[in-house]
Amino acid sequence: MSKTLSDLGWSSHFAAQHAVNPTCTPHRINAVHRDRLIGLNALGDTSDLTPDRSTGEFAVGDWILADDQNRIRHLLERKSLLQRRAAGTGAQVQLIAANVDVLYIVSSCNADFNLARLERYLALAHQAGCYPVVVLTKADSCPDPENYASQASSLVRFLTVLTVNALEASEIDPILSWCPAGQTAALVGSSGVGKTTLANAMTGQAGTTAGIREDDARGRHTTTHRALHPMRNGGWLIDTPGMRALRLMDAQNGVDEVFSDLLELAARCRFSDCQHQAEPGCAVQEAIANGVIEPDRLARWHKLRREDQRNSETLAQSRARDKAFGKMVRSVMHDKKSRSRH
Ligand SMILES: Nc1nc2c(ncn2[C@@H]2O[C@H](COP(=O)(O)OP(=O)(O)OP(=O)(O)O)[C@@H](O)[C@H]2O)c(=O)[nH]1
Ligand SMILES: [Zn+2]
Repeated sequence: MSKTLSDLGWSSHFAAQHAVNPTCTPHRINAVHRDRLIGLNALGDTSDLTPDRSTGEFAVGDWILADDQNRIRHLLERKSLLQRRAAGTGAQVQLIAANVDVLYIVSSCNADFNLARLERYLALAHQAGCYPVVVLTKADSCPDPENYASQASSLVRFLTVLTVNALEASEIDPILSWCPAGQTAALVGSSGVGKTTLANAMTGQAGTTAGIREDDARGRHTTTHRALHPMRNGGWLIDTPGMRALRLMDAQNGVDEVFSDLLELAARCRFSDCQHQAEPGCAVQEAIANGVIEPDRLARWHKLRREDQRNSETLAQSRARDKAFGKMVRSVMHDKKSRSRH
């Protein structure tokens, strides 16, 4: 199948950056390994790319420019970036996916449905720079899916909310239409809500999320996880293992965006540092008293801000700790040196 760059997600944003280095060839990153990257080019061919810096600085979905030896020369500025704190290692940031246009936030019309969880994912989408689309699955096994949909819609003005039976093929097209040809999507949501079912239906392939076996240079079988999957409508679905455990981090702006109604009210509080608890002249409490705002929503805002602050603070604190440790090591070395001189 012949492809063009725009089929792969290329746009004027990247073309402008390519114009500065016209002799290099654009590739889109399809897999990130410890020592090399796999890219897709305009013809749909994959190539092994040699990075010019640590591969941890690249994400699946990135656009890079390579020379004729497939050595990476430039990493193009991203349109969006999903990242998370690396598991177990304290404060290391791990890049999950870049240049994702649409983030499908998947929940289901049952006990998984939770407004706080949706708000958390919405904040994440806004922070990363992706357009959020809420997909509520299992509408077929629920007597009143519209009730779930209207609760979700009430969270953010003009929020797109779709209810589906993910097992019914004819219900997938309306979901796909939010990520047309040449655009890139990703799915987030808790375990069991139907992400795999949706991914398979959107790509028309079973096992979208499984690794692909291939021979490496020495003829050994290796399992490579290719993360960019073509969807039936010409869009792309990015699926990376890290996507399943995304947490909020450094997402103050994203949280503010999701709670912009409260933020607008807060601007009218008498005290600029109002905590919206019991202060006199609090416009938020007044809106609650007038039934304009649900008290639960204020509580969820406080909680999400605290959660983001906690995660982000730990990041700053742990950097400070690393610094202090470095200082300590240096001073011990210094002591040792001065002792050995005596
Ligand atoms: N009735 C009905 N069942 C669904 C729907 N969507 C998913 N399921 C079923 O729900 C179960 C879980 O779906 P999965 O697609 O495996 O969920 P997942 O989000 O990928 O789960 P993890 O892999 O654990 O993250 C499967 O048995 C699906 O067949 C739906 O819209 N309606
Ligand atoms: Zn207030």
